[in-house]
Amino acid sequence: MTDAYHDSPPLSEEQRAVVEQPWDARLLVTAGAGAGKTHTLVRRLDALMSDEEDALEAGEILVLSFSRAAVRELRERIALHAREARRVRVRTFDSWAYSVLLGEQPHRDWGALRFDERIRETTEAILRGAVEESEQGPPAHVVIDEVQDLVGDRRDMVETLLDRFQDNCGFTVVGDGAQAIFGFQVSDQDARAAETNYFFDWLRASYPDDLIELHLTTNFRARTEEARTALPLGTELKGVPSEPAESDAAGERLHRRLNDLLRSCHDFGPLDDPFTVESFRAYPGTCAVLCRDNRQALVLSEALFSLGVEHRVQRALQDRPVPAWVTSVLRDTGATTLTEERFRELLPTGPTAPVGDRARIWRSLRGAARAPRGLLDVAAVRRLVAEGRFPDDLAAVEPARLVVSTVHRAKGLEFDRVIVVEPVTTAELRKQHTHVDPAAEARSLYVAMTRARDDLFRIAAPDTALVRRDRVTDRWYLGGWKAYIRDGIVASGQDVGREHPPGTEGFTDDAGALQDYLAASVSPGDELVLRPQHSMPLAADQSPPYTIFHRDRPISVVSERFRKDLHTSLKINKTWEINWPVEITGFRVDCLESVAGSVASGARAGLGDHGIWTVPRLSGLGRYRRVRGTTQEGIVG
Ligand SMILES: Nc1ncnc2c1ncn2[C@@H]1O[C@H](COP(=O)(O)OP(=O)(O)OP(=O)(O)O)[C@@H](O)[C@H]1O
Repeated sequence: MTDAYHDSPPLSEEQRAVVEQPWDARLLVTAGAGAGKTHTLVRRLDALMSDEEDALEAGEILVLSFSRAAVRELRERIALHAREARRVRVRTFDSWAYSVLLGEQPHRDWGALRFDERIRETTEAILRGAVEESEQGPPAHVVIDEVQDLVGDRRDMVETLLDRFQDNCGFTVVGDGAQAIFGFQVSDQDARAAETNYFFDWLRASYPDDLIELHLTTNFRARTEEARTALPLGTELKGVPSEPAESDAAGERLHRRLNDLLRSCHDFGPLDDPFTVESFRAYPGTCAVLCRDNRQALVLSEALFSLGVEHRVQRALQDRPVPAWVTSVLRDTGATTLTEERFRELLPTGPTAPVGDRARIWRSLRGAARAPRGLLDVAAVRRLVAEGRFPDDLAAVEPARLVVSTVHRAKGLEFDRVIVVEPVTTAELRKQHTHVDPAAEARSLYVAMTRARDDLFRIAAPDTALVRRDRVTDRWYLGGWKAYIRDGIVASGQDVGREHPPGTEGFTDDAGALQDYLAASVSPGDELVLRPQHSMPLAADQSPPYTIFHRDRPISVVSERFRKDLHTSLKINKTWEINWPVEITGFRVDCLESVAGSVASGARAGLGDHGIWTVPRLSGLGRYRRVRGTTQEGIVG
């Protein structure tokens, strides 16, 4: 089989043993970082679909993954290195759960539930037989990547699924206990420690006679000694005990050792050194700056932008912007169904052109819209956007050479160069946080240090003391040394108004021309400025409306959610008189996204009758400019 894959690394003996198992095998594959788990999975999928005697159909294989980034990574590897498996749909747990629920009860408003609630509902639905009844029917083989992070409700759901089909369903699950970093999703501390290796143990206990355990032991990612720095600690990290006190002690020790190892790597240098800045700019390979948390990522990104260093901030795992090309496809057709040929003609060229293989995009969209063979139902595409069910693997991600990311958002990814933000000691962390899980801190540092192919550097942690979380809105803001000071606010994915097309509300413009301007001239990373339309709050719990400007051209307005969060953040107490910012600067364009709003408004604005258009998505830290003084306080300033 190998000669058909010239451009793909040849399988090692250990990897081949995984790939060649029969479809009904129950297979648990464990491996260290960079040992080729994802690579092996891709080839396993191909093998499952091309077995001479027992080939499975794409629809019989259920491939579940943890995050959209992981789905995309798997998808891209499939596109590059697989043949048959290109027809397999890879989905996140959340999107699969959503589709099971919709299949069973199409008229319930599942979108109103939170992710975790939908997962719990799906577990119940599986027990009621919803998977057997679904269009796809029961799976013949389940493939799950990164099972070390399968915790809490998602773990329950997968256990229920495997239990239900245990008589005639094989599975391939792969993971690495040393890279388990999502335990924090379980809020109870004792339960969280117990999650370590829980799913691995559950598999061993549930399939005592026929679980096949295979290991991948060779690291293929690291091409230099430096990139291998953290690898020797993998086995110890995997063996951290689940009893909380022992877990903490082992975690402390491993965190210290990893920290010492990182300190033995080169310092990338201070950001105010032109040589450091040039090193960011000039590096030709892929590079990631990996941060412990969001605040570090925000502050570092802001600093890099101010130095003119282009980069992308890796999005939150649950963010799923629908790419801007969807707007073009829907806007430029009056038909109710599209053939593949027509669909391809409608795909835009230029900056909003889709990234990736067009045939795959067509297949994925058609699969999600459940279209009859050969045709795409335009109204079904609209529903996918409106109901938040647009396929994960088509969500917008702009390729970037330099990425600033939290470790959690970078799991499963690899880069030529990795720059890890120096961690503080666990003792220091305890001063800042009520709950610190040293084992999770150690695993997170290990994940960060094992993403590199070639270079591993460290960089000083930025000062994040003034970035704080608003307890009511859960949104980050820029505070000051006095408790009442509010100097800025952090963007979220929901900050831009979607109900009406840009140009029809808050400011007047030709909506069609504005859509063209967005597509042609607005790019990720561009700076945006927010200015109030007037000084009157729109409601007692809201700020005035703000318009979003791109190079002095109004391109959108803020959403009600933004106005409410801004109000909450600035209203220090009941009698506080808010001095509304006359400008908010520093937000950036995260991406352009297609959104669903009022069909009537879209039609009135000449944007077709689907109620879909493009708006910018905001990211970054917006800083306030006030007329009097520079702080929240408007009376003394
Ligand atoms: N047999 C092989 N020969 C050469 N290169 C390989 C082989 N298997 C995998 N690789 C390469 O090694 C790198 C790491 O592989 P992969 O990402 O699949 O590992 P992983 O186990 O999923 O990593 P992690 O768990 O750390 O995210 C990739 O660049 C992949 O192409």
